[in-house]
Amino acid sequence: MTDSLKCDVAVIGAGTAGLAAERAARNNGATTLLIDPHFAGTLCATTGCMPSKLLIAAAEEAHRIERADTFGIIVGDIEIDGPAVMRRVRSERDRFARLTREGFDNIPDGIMIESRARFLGPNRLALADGREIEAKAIVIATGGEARLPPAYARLGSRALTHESIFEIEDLPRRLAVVGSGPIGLELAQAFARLGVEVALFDRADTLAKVRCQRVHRALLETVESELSVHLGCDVEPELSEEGVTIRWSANGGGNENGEEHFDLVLAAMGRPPALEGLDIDKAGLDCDEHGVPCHDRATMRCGDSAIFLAGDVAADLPLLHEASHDGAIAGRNAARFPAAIKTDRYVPFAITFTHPALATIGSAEDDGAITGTVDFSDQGRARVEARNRGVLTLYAAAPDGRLIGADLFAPAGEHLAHMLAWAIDTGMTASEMLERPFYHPTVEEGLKSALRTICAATPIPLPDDQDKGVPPGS
Ligand SMILES: Cc1cc2nc3c(=O)[nH]c(=O)nc-3n(C[C@H](O)[C@H](O)[C@H](O)COP(=O)(O)OP(=O)(O)OC[C@H]3O[C@@H](n4cnc5c(N)ncnc54)[C@H](O)[C@@H]3O)c2cc1C
Ligand SMILES: NC(=O)c1ccc[n+]([C@@H]2O[C@H](COP(=O)([O-])OP(=O)(O)OC[C@H]3O[C@@H](n4cnc5c(N)ncnc54)[C@H](O)[C@@H]3O)[C@@H](O)[C@H]2O)c1
Repeated sequence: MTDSLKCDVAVIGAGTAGLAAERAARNNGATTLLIDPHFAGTLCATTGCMPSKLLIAAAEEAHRIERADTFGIIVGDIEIDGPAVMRRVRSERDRFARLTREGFDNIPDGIMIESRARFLGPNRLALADGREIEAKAIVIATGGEARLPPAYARLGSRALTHESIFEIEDLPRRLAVVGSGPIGLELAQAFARLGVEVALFDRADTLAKVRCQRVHRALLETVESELSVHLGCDVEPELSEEGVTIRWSANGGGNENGEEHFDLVLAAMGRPPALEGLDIDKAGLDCDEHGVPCHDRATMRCGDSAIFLAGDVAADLPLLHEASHDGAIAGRNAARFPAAIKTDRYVPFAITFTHPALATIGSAEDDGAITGTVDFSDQGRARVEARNRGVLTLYAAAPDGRLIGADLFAPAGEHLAHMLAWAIDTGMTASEMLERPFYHPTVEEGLKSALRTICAATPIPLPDDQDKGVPPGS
């Protein structure tokens, strides 16, 4: 007879979203089961956010030293010890992964089930070990999986994804990066700054789907100064004696064709939701054209079922803070099923950790917004620090200049992006933001000119007790 387990809420996947969902369900009084085949630590700690930021940190250090002569500091030739760089990435990464695993100790006994789950019905799961689970509600939090098309899979160990790139023992001499989304862009720039010859390819005409053309131009200019970029092209990889040959051909308006040899290829072509093997058809859910169950982001509930989504599997905003918010919402609503509570979601907000940082916040120009732009090439503090490159575009709604979004590729970009996301979240207008103090000399002062442009386009006067002058270098 099949061994059958019962619980109020079963959570499939113990990543950031699944852990948050299980915790929220338990804190809301539900009996829970949390299923994962590995319990190895979250994607964020093992092959995602943290190892990528560790590699970027090494690259930044090298870059800082390399441009020290701008300030009259002569360092001489620098040597990059590739194996040492990768060893630090892995040892710090392993520490983050270990800390995540230690967090599993806080989960009461009997909740964690080391297995893979698939649906037998809307309330029933089969485990790979032969057992079955009957649950009043189920949260799917299975994450995403790096896309590796067959032509790349045929390259064997020459083709890497974010799951394998941090395992390389030494830096390659020549690296092709296919896909210029956040993964491709961050890692292409980092490897280039570590002395690797990098070429970045994308079939799209735009890097990282940047919405604002001014911001895109600034980004492209910086990236092209550090590595070769081939946009709007179809790429064909093939194993060769020395490594991999990449042939590319223009797929639209461009006229670029070419062929080059590389040691390794990083496939950064997206991370579709991990739904394979879940037998989702047995859950009785309506799915969109990509096979993702249709769901309400305010509740994370799929239709009127007792099934909820959380994290990258939902394919909404595959970001860490959203995965954890999804999990908290889905877990609570699963525990209180059928009384789903609607939650207001954060303003959409993504930062790509290039240098300077690239960020997208809220709505854009296309939505008929008033815009204000800052060019950082002559901005005081940025110039003091010789990091005076980049552009920021602010979007505001008529008639009152309420801030609705921003695109930026700018110094201190991750901090400006937070400040703007919070201002947008609280419904501030450009005029209200200008009433706040701006310390001098800071990169934040750069925002003032964009805010003033927006104020000038609205019937709301600029705050009249504020000086309209411009301090030196602001
Ligand atoms: C290289 C990289 C860099 C990133 N950098 C950033 C960043 O700087 N900032 C940011 O905000 N976001 C970043 N992200 C995105 C962020 O890491 C993810 O949005 C987040 O980690 C997703 O969490 P999750 O819980 O949805 O998925 P995961 O952590 O992947 O968890 C999914 C879990 O489901 C389990 N699972 C799968 N199938 C089954 C099954 N059938 N049965 C049981 N268990 C199953 C898996 O084993 C896994 O443990 C990055 C991602 C990558 C790849
Ligand atoms: N800093 C961060 O927050 C951060 C960092 C890394 C990853 N992430 C998350 O991870 C997710 C996945 O990142 P990603 O960069 O892999 O995905 P992505 O979907 O954002 O970008 C994939 C890119 O690959 C291109 N592409 C796809 N197929 C191609 C092909 N056959 N040939 C050439 N180009 C092709 C696409 O045009 C696109 O530009 C992101 O959506 C992001 O949310 C976030």
